[in-house]
Parts: sequence; C-alpha cells; structure tokens
Amino acid sequence: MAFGFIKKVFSFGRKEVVEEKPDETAPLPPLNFDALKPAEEPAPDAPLPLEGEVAAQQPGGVGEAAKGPDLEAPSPAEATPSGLSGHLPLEGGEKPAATEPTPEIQPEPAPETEPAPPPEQPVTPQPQPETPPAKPQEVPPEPVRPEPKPEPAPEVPPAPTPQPEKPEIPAPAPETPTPPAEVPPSPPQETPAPQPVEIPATPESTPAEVPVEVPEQAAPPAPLPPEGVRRTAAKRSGGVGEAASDLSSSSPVETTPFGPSGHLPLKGGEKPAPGKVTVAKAVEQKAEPVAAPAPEPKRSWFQRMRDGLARSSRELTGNIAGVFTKRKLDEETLQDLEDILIRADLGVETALRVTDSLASSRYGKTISDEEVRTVMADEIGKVLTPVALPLELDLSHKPHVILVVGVNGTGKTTTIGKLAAKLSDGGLSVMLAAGDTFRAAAIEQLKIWGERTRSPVIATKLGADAAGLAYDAFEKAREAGSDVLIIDTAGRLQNKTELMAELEKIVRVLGKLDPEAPHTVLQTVDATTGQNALNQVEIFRNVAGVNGLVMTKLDGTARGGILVAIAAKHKLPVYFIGVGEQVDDLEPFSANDFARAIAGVA
Ligand SMILES: Nc1nc2c(ncn2[C@@H]2O[C@H](COP(=O)(O)OP(=O)(O)OP(=O)(O)O)[C@@H](O)[C@H]2O)c(=O)[nH]1
Repeated sequence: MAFGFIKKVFSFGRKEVVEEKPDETAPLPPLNFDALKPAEEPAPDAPLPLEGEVAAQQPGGVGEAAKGPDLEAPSPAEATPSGLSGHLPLEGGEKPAATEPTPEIQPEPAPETEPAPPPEQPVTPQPQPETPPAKPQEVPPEPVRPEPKPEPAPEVPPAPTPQPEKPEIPAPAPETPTPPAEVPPSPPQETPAPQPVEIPATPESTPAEVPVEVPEQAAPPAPLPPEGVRRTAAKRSGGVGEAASDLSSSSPVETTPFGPSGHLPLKGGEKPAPGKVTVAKAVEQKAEPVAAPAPEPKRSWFQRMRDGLARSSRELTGNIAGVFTKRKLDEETLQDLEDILIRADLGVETALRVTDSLASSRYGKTISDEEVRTVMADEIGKVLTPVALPLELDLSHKPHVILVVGVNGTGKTTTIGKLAAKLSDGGLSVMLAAGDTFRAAAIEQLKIWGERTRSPVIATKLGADAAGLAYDAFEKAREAGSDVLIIDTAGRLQNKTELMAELEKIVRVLGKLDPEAPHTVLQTVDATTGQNALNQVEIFRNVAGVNGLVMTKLDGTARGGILVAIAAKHKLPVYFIGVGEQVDDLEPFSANDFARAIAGVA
C-alpha cells in the first residue's frame, strides 16, 4: 500500500511540477501520513530518486561533464532519459522510469547530490534535509578525510566507499559549471558551509578559487615577472596541488565537502596545466639571468684610448674651465688658453690655431669652457686628419719590406707581432727578421710572435751583424715568395751615433737587393713620451727614412698632445695606435676620435 502510495506521490509530484494540480490530490496524502512512517523504509529509495533528480540536474549540466567518468555505467541509463533530455531530466521525472534500472546508477549520483544539494534546495526540500545533515556530519570529519582521501585505496572499506565516490563527484562537479544558472548560485551557497572545511584543507584554495577562475587564465601572462611568477607559482601550487591531487586521487578530499569546490580544482586543474608550463618557464628564466652573466665585454679600443688620455684630458679641461668660468674672451684669456695648450704638448702651432679660431668668432663675448673645448677638438681634428691614413702595402714588391725602428722599449717588437697578425689574418704570407741582435730576449720574443701568427722567423746568433741578417732575410723571403717581410731592429737612442750608423747600414744593404727597399719604415713612438718624441722622430726620419708612425701605449698614461705636435711638425702618416699588449690591440688611427678624447668632448 505505502509503496503504491509512494508511486502516487511520485506521479503526484510530477503533476505538481508540471501542472500544479496536485493541490487537489494533496489532501489524500495527509490521510496516509500514518502509513508514511512505514513507508519511510522505502524512503531511502525516495531520496535516491531525489538525489537522482539532483544528480540528473547536475548531470544534465554535468552530463557533459559526466562524459568523463559516468560515461561507462550511467551513460546507458542516461541514454534513455537523454531521449527525454531537455527539461524532464532536470526534474527527475525520468527517474521513475529509470528508477528500476537506476537503483544501480543512482547510488553513484547519490553521492553527487551531497555536493549538489545547495543548488537543489529550491528544487526539492526532501533531499535537502538529507543532504544538510550529511554535510554537517561530513564537515567535521572532512579535515580528516583529506588525509584518507589521498589514499583512494582505503575505499575498500564499506564506509569510505561513499567517500571515494565523492572523489568521483568532483570530476563531474567541475563540469556542473556548464549549467549557467545553477552553477553560479551553488558556489556561494556551498562556500559558506564548506569554508570551515576548506580552510583546514586548503586555506589557499578559498582565495585561489576566486582568482583561479579568471586570474589563472590570465596567469600565463603573469609569469612575466620572475618573482611574480614565483608567487603565482606558489599560489598555483596550492591550486595545482589540488589539481594534481585531483588527478591522482586526492581530489575527493575537497570535492566531497564541496560540490562546487570540486569545480574549482578542475577548472584550476585545467588551468594549472598552462600554469605548470609557465612555472617551468619561470625556472628557465631564472637560469637565463645566470647564463646572462657575461662580464667579459672588453673595453673598446676607443674607451681604452680615452682612459689612456684621461689624465691629459682632465688636466686640459680643468685648466680651461678655470680660465673661462664667467669670463669674456679677451687678450688675457686667449693668452692663458695658449699657455695651457702648449703645456699639454699640443705644440705652439696647434695652440695658435685654437686661439685664433676662438678670437675670430667669439672675441669680446662670454664663452663657456665647453665651447672652448669644442673649438679645440675641431682644430685638433683638422691637424690630425691629414695624417690619419691607412697603411698601404705595394705588393708588386715581393716581398714588401717593412723596417721597424724606434727608441728602446717604444714597442717595436710588440707592434711587429700585432701587424703580422693582421696581415696573416688578411691572407698575406709574412716573414719576420730578428734584427735586434743585441738582446737574446728580443730574438725569443719575436719567435713567439712568429709562432703565434704562423710566420717564419729569420734569426741569427746574438751579437751578429744586423745588416747582414736583414740581407739574408730579404733573400729568404724572396725565395719563399713571402708577401711581406718585417724586420725588427735594436732599440737605440737617437743620440747614439754608432747605433744610428748601424741602422743606416741596414737600410743601405736592403737597397742593394731592391733600390726601393725598405718600402715602409715605421717608427714606434711611445705616447707616454713628452717633447722628446719630437726629436726622436726627426732623427730617425733623417737616418732611416721613416715614412710612417705607430703611436703606442695610448692605453696608458698617454700624453696625447705630443701626437698632435708631431703631426703638425712632421706631417708623417700615423697608421696605427697601440691600445694594449694583446695581439688585437692595434687600431687604425682616427683623427676625430683622438681629438674628441683629448679635448674631453663626448
Ligand atoms: N700598454 C701597452 N704596452 C705596450 C704597447 N706596445 C708595447 N708595449 C709594451 O712595451 C714593452 C716594450 O715593448 P717592446 O715591443 O719590447 O719594445 P721594443 O721597442 O721592441 O723594445 P727594445 O727591443 O728594447 O727596443 C713591452 O712590455 C710591451 O708589452 C701598447 O700599445 N700598450
């Protein structure tokens, strides 16, 4: 009787939902209330369908989500209602039809109803009373559940079995969000009740949930800042941890108490995937800065030259500033400036060029030291430009003979090594001659450079005749078909008559083999030398026929002004400047760069 009555109730329920006629029939049930108590036994069946309704509603929305786990068993059951799909499945009206087959299926959705009840509350009061008690009961144990949950295996015990099903629920739960209307309300309802549970389980999850839904999607861009990435990663790790747990089995922990919470992890679970990628990227980015440390950048030759000229430049610019601070350009200031330029080794000629240029355009006017230095740089550039020439080799001479001369220690041997490197790197065959027969160390030094530049070295015993060695080297270079022969010579002071006579002899001997040899006579000038350099160039030019200069040690405490004076007086080409002791520290001379550096103009 009761069972049949219950059926009526169900049918009645349908009418209530659909037609709202049940009010007329309503009186009948009160008479049966007595019977209802015995009927309570079947009640468990009733809740099941109710849950089934809830489940049906969720699955209806979840149905899509249920595609995952529920597909295998529930799918057939759903298949029948699916034909009814649409509204009915939501109310569970289909359940009665499916009730008979559903009993097996319903127990599965039943656990789902627990998380779902909040949204369903408006739908059916009966299931709610059941669900709410279940929630409070579950809530206290929930903190404990998280631990057993990670252990899905314990599902074997009968009691935990419902819990394991709950873990399954989370999977559909994320799918539940698909129902637009139901889902949004559910999270707020669930959140209040579950919050106590979530807090112990994942305090971050609650805050994470809110941001997770939207922010996580935006999270990929967030990884940009490394620190931010770490933070997001940490936050995500919380969410990811959940997602990860969901993937493994821990998902039930959160899902059991919170149907909606189940969504978030899933939503987050999907999002964490990119999050993990970004985290991985963040880690790589951390490594990038590590790889970035490349403090190797060698100072440019210009910077080294500028540093070398810094002392001269500072002294020069400081003195100029002292003269022209809030002063007009008159005879007195012009005389002061001329003195400053001469003391800086620039020479009288260049000093007068600068003062004349200023007087012609700014006489009687207030002028700043910056303006003075700019004019100075321009005038120095004009003096140096004509001598800033590239070295040209006439390879019609086989070999083209280069004789390198200069005072002791001005950098002859080192410059030969640097030049040989340039030439051999340019495809020219180079031969070296160790003409400094006075120093064993000089011979060995040149051999080292020969090995470094893959250039054969012609040498003789210590103290041998340098002119004889030069002659032999020339012949050997011819025999070898060398493009260039570079001859080193012993350093000597220009006032040592016998040594200068020996140098003159070398030049004369080479002329016997080729009247035009040596084709190039380079003199190395130590840039740290002062006015004595002018005299050196004059003597070596007269004795050896110097036709080109290499200004060495400009990277040191150079006195750059002397180069300007030499250029102005001798007008000899300055082919290179030495800016270090390494093989590649030989740079073509740039008049304007040098002028700006010594004038302190950027
Ligand atoms: N800082 C710096 N040092 C240089 C440069 N050129 C040469 N030197 C150094 O100056 C010193 C003398 O160089 P050498 O090449 O031996 O000079 P040298 O004219 O052959 O010397 P002698 O054989 O005694 O006549 C060495 O320690 C070189 O390393 C340069 O452009 N910059």
